[in-house]
Order: sequence, then structure tokens, then C-alpha cells
Amino acid sequence: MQMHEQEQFQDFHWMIEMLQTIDVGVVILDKNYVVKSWNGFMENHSGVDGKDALEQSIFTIFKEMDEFWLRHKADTVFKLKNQAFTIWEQNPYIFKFKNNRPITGVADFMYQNCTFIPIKDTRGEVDKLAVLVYDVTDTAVNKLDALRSSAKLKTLSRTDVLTQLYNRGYWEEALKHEFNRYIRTQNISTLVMFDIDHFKNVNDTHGHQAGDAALKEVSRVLKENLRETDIAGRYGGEEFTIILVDTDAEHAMVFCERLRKAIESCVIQYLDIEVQVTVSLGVYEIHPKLVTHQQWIEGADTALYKCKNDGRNQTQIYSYKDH
Ligand SMILES: Nc1nc2c(ncn2[C@@H]2O[C@H](COP(=O)(O)OP(=O)(O)OP(=O)(O)O)[C@@H](O)[C@H]2O)c(=O)[nH]1
Repeated sequence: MQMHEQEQFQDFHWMIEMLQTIDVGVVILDKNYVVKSWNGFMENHSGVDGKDALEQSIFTIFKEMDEFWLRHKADTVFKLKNQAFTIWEQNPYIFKFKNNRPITGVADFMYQNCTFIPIKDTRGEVDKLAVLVYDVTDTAVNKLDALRSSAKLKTLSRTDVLTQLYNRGYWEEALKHEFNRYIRTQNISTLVMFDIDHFKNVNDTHGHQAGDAALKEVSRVLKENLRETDIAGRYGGEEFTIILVDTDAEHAMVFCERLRKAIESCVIQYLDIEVQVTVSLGVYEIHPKLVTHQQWIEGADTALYKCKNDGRNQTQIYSYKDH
């Protein structure tokens, strides 16, 4: 061997050595999807030895592979002679490998980004392509975790922890939204504010924990009586609010009386204590002369306090002329 040839052979040897050991999968496919090269990364993760993979169709080695998808992707690389990419967000993996990383052990399989590179022959024709496979499991798992916890945060920040109803902030936003919708569409909605009667007595007699159990139970009964479109929130301590969408005061009254009776007949169990509570409910149908959503709340609140003054455990309707 001449000196020049020997150097070339050395270069080739180093290149093969490097391809064998890099932490990226390298597969070379011909136009018939037959494997022409298979590096160490592919051997390690697929469990298929290079000598067994060579001259096999890639679809024989990976029987579950989405053949249609890969052919479509590769065809464009062969035709356009351009590189193509896939990212895990679009397609979690091309080659299904088990994930064996200790840190991101939660993922069942390896997330992959892949690059498809056209390889030209000596005449400049693309007759093969290289698929480079990058293990991006760590990045993917971290990103998915962050997305999951931000979705959880979103729910948390709009939910009252004790009752699992909407909290006051979120509920009030919903009320504003409904108020503006009325201005646009003139669709009637009714606001209900209700409060547990003599709730202080429950706490004083049975303790705060029993009081919490009562709040939870009242919320449960409330949820049971709601329609899909109704929006219920915990307004404050033992005060609750409901927007009854597309409902007038008369129908709201029927709803409130049903709810009031359901709560009254409910026996709340906390340890060996049994507690029963009643509620007072104020009803206010939206009115064209209302200028702010705050006035809507005030009307319902006035009706609620009228119930308290008139003996509690009842529903009253407020009307605009009471202003
Ligand atoms: N257990 C418990 N109690 C709460 C919570 N938030 C507010 N409270 C209590 O609710 C009670 C409200 O009492 P008041 O405003 O005097 O009203 P009330 O006793 O319900 O009487 P009326 O509304 O006039 O029928 C207070 O004792 C508060 O401490 C809570 O999250 N858990």
C-alpha cells in the first residue's frame, strides 16, 4: 500500500471507529429501505447486532414501525435531495427503543429527534440516506413535566382547595364575562348568593374541623344539583355564589328551593358527630339597567340578608325596583 492510500485508509478507519462509538444513532438506508450501515448506538438500543441488521429491510427489523410515514418522509429526501428533520413533539420516536436512563426512568421509551441526510453517489445521484437518531428523553421528560405542572397550577389557582369550587377571583372573572355577554346578547342569567345559617354555631359547638366538613358537604350537594353550564364558586368563608346561565329568576327560585331542601335534609358526618345545616339564598335576575357586575352582586346580597332578617332557611328574590 502506498503512503497516500495508507493515510486514506487510516482516515476511513477513524471515521468508522467514531461512527461506531458516538452517542447518536446512525443508520444508512438505500432506496429500498435496506440497511447499509448500523452503528454501535443502534446495536445497543435495538439489541440487533450490526452483522444481523446489514442487508435487512428496516421494516423487517422494526415490525411496529410506521412504514407509510417513514416512506413518505424518506421519499421527499430522495426526491428533493434536501435534509429533513423530525422532532419528538411531532413524533415521539422513529425507532422504538426502551428508555434505560436512570434519571428519566419514568419514560417507557426513548424520545428521539431525527435528521435525514441524503447521500450522493459519485455521479451526484442520491441513492442512500443517513438517519441520525438523537436521544432527547431528558429534555422531553423535563418539558412534559413542566407542562403538566403548569396545567395543574392553572387548575389550582382557580379552585378553592377546601370545596373544589371555583375560588372568588376566578368566579368573579366568570361573572364579569357573563355580565358582558348579557350586554351583547341580552341572554338572561340569574345570580344566586347563599350562606350557611348560624355557621359560627357549628364551629363553636363542634370545632373548626367539623365546620370544614360541613362546608365540603354543602359544596358536594351544590355540585350535585348544578347543570353543566352553571358556574359555582366559594365567595368567602361560608358564602357561596352561583351564576345560573340562561335562567330567569322564576326558574332560579325553583333551583334554589331544591338546593335548600337538599342541604336541609343532609346529615353531615364528622367522626362521631352529626351536623345539620340550613342555608339562606338571595336571587337576582340580571337587569338591563345594571351598569356594573358589582351591582348585580349587591342585589343578590341584599336578598340574602333579607332572608337572614326574615328568619333564615329560605330563598328571596331581589328585583331592580328594590334599588
Ligand atoms: N370551619 C370553617 N369556618 C369558617 C371558614 N370560613 C369562615 N368560617 C366561619 O364562618 C363563621 C361565619 O359566621 P358569621 O358571619 O357570624 O355568620 P353565621 O354564624 O353563619 O350566621 P348567619 O350568617 O347570620 O346565619 C365564622 O365563625 C367563621 O370563622 C372555614 O373555611 N372553615
